[in-house]
Amino acid sequence: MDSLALFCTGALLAGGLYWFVCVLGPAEQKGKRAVNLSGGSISAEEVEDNYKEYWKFFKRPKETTKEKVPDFVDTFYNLVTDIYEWGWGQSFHFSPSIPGKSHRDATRLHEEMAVDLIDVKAGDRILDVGCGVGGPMRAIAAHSRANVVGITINEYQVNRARLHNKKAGLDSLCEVVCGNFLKMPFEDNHFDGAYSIEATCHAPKLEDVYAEVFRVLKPGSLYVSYEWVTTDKYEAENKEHVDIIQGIERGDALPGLRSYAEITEIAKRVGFEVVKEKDLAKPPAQPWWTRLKMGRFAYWRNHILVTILAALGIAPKGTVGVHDMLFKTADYLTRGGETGIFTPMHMVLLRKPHPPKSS
Ligand SMILES: C=C(CC[C@@H](C)[C@H]1CC[C@H]2C3=CC[C@H]4[C@H](C)[C@@H](O)CC[C@]4(C)[C@H]3CC[C@]12C)C(C)C
Ligand SMILES: C[S@@+](CC[C@H](N)C(=O)[O-])C[C@H]1O[C@@H](n2cnc3c(N)ncnc32)[C@H](O)[C@@H]1O
Repeated sequence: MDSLALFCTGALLAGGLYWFVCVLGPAEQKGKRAVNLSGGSISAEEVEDNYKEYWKFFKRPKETTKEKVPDFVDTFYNLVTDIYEWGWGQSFHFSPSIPGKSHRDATRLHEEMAVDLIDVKAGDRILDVGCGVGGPMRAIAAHSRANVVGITINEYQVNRARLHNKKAGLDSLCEVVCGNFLKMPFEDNHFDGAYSIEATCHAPKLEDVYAEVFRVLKPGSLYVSYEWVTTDKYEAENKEHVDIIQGIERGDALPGLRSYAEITEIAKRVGFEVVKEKDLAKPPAQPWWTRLKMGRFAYWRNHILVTILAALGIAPKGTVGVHDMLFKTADYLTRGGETGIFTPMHMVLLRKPHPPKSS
């Protein structure tokens, strides 16, 4: 039995190593190897500095940090992008579990729902606000045949997304731009629709990103967002609740989670008409956090693997700290889901109204 356990562990480590080197490894980025798990755009030594900087951010008073949030988020994604891709896949978000379906299918269906909601047709031009390495973008382009333009602040993600688009044969439909969604490099009234999947939670002020989406959308078109929020079960005086929410904010580079009720208020303030809102995590939806819980064995395997790679000098030393942080974050997120005080899928469907006709 012992030798069987040893064999299984060895096989899993070998499998992990194969995935690490062969799947992430060949992606040469600007002359640096992505396999260093540093985001490829920074050197091995910089990983540790970035990691220290990342934690310092939370010690600064909130008023002094607003302007620095996009840089801090960029640093965060330099640190985690490879680990996310390695351990979760190309879509960096949650979705409700669907009995009898794989995580991959559940993820795709959650993404397709977004584009179905904004009612686009083949050939339309739509915007992906905070596109990551483009998992949702590719599913959405394949499903709708719309032209998708994604924007992300992180240059390494841009390179990864372009590489994946090409490999999937979807580069004629999918375009990726490096930029800040708080100040987008697009003209007014440019897009036929827009969506954001678990990305706008990184904005220090939701008004700012919603106002930008409003500006670039054509009048009459729709925007859907999956927002990370605290629910009405969250009690600010409850120590455990505060601990969970702060744990989620620290481990996911969030400048402060908003409440469920705030989202549509903000949307209306910038001029949107609210078409629909729903917490997609509410029953009968199956828990989104079971995938995090089920991954526990894999996390330990990954921890061992990352430790070995760092000891061998293949991955930078800071990687172990980053992985450890994510391990803890998975626990805070699970507790957020189980207590019901947090949801990563508050869906809001918004319309940019036509301007009133002047008489
Ligand atoms: C929307 C955001 C990201 C959400 C999720 C995609 C990620 C949140 C926590 C991440 C993970 C936690 C544990 C990691 C594990 C220790 C490692 O071995 C493999 C990768 C993880 C499973 C990783 C994967 C992505 C997450 C689930 C935020 C940032 C707004
Ligand atoms: C959790 S990931 C989600 C990515 C993608 N929507 C998905 O589901 O796979 C959040 C994304 O938002 C992007 N982002 C955060 N703040 C940003 C900003 N100010 N400007 C542009 N992109 C930003 C990150 O770079 C990252 O790509």
